Amino acid sequence: MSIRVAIAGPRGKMGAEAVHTVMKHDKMELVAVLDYKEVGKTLADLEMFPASYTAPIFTDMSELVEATAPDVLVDLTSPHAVYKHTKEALNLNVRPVIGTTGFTDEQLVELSAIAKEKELGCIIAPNFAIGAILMMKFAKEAAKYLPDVEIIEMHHDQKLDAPSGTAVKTAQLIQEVRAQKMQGHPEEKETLKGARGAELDGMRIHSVRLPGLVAHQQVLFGGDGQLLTIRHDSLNRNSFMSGVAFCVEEVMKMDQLVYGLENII
Ligand SMILES: NC(=O)c1ccc[n+]([C@@H]2O[C@H](COP(=O)([O-])OP(=O)(O)OC[C@H]3O[C@@H](n4cnc5c(N)ncnc54)[C@H](O)[C@@H]3O)[C@@H](O)[C@H]2O)c1
Ligand SMILES: O=C(O)C1=N[C@H](C(=O)O)CCC1
Repeated sequence: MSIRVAIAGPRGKMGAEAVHTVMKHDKMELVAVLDYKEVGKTLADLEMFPASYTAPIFTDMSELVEATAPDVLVDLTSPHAVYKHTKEALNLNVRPVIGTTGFTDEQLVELSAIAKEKELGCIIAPNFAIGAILMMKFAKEAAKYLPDVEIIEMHHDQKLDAPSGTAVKTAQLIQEVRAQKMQGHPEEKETLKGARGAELDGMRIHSVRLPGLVAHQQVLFGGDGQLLTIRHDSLNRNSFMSGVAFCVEEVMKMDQLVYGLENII
């Protein structure tokens, strides 16, 4: 039987790729999409999709679920909308697969509690690209031996949140294995505010935003007379799509929230 999938943010860069991915997948059916406009139309009414894409557009999650009964909601929208969408989906017994970044720690705790109570799978994946997951895993391993680390993440200039979800997740994974330490000179002083980047548990995160970039990250480790750089580049958004399809299938087998694909690959 097909997995019934709804996608939030179908007109966006990631959402449109996800629409094509689900439409091409032989074990999935795109039953509806969630947007903030174009209610009453179908994807085929939008110029960007072919006539065979007949999924209806909704602007209200309850109406979408009542009319089309999706198993999974894939959210690729905005940091402003994603928490509400995830909570609504869980409360309506729909399993969320969330690629949108920008959750607070408190929101993750609350959503995790709802998923646990409802015994529903929920995947929140700051990065769907397998290479990025490996970069994070390798960085966590390297930090055991080289605890002085700085993260440089580089993204396209339309990105709303900084630092990236991937950079935050990388720092959190390193935090699990590294004793807390402040880096740099103890008397270091910024003569221009922000020069040393953001700080997470003593690690510095630098965010670059430029047209031409997609999603890139370097994790730099400094040691005595040596420097290790672990780098990942997503060169297009197709790099994320096998991860999206994997999550849609995996979330159907789960009964709790998982934050980060490194926990399930
Ligand atoms: N997890 C990953 O691997 C991964 C990869 C790329 C991007 N992302 C994240 O995915 C999100 C989307 O990225 P993008 O580059 O596609 O952005 P985008 O701006 O191109 O697309 C976002 C879409 O969401 C829609 N939207 C905004 N608010 C909405 C709402 N309330 N209801 C319904 N739709 C709404 C917008 O109209 C837009 O079409 C971002 O948070 C980004 O960080 C995650
Ligand atoms: O394009 C974006 O925006 C991306 N966001 C994710 C993040 O914040 O880590 C993943 C990579 C692309």
